[in-house]
Amino acid sequence: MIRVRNLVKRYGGIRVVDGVGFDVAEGEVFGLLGPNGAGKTTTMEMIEGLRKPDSGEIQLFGVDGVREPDKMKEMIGVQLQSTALFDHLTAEESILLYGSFYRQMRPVDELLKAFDLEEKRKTLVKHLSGGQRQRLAIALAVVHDPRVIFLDEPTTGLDPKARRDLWRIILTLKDEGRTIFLSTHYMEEAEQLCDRVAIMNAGQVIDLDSPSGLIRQLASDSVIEFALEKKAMEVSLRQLRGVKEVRQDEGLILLLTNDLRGTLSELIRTADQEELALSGLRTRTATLEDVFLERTGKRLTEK
Ligand SMILES: Nc1ncnc2c1ncn2[C@@H]1O[C@H](COP(=O)(O)OP(=O)(O)OP(=O)(O)O)[C@@H](O)[C@H]1O
Repeated sequence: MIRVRNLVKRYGGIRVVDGVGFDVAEGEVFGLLGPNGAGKTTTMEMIEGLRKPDSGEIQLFGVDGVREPDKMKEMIGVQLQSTALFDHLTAEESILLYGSFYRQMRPVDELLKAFDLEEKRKTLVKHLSGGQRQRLAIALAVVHDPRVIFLDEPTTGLDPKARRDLWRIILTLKDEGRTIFLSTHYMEEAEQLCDRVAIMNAGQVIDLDSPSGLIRQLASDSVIEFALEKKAMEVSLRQLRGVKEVRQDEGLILLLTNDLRGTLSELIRTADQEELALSGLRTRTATLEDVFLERTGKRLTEK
């Protein structure tokens, strides 16, 4: 349904999107995951027909998105940045206004209900909370009942509850059979929502798979984190059973292992023998953050 090949966009001689390609299937939630500046917004906006690529191919439902971007407008829904909403309109007026831009629109009541905004129908946009504004911005994106919806970092800046509410709404849109293309720099968001994730870094897609597939490809599936008062033991950490890699991160030591029990018991035994205290010891299964770290040597998000 969406086919992208060799997409390139340069700004000031720099290829901020550098040969990106992928296919998105009908009905899936497809995510672009990457840090700030990776090129996610530029890639999305080229597919949406809002920016012109320097080269490459884009097809949506067989329409050539590079030559005929206007043809795609009725088929796609694009979430506005919530700052682009009109402060002095109510939620209901905003929906009616955006609906008037299209040949057909979904009933206002249905949209207010679906986006949990019934009680805010008569409330001015400027008095809505961050989560409500964000829900309204997505309601406006689906006002004409599009088959594909583009969401650019839909939950950035929201508190955990508002983020979860929005995830539920996004999954309902998927259940309705829509295709959802989203960008995010939150790995939990990609893990929770996306059927497949393209990891972007410095303008390129460096990996693409389901979240669990990406994690399975890692050499190690678990992480042990702790702090050591003295650094004396570090030299031998690499020799502990199962350890694939030893990393330092902001005063913490990270052991990446494919044998959690084996590594943990040897670690504790060695620390006892060397009379070293392990503080803040915890274990976790690998995440997309670890995938990103393994591929790029960098963190996806700042701590
Ligand atoms: N109109 C523009 N003119 C010049 N440079 C641009 C323009 N738009 C984007 N860039 C640059 O292209 C790079 C990629 O930006 P883009 O917004 O696509 O990244 P992103 O992954 O969406 O990041 P963010 O999460 O911060 O939005 C950045 O270095 C940015 O400064």
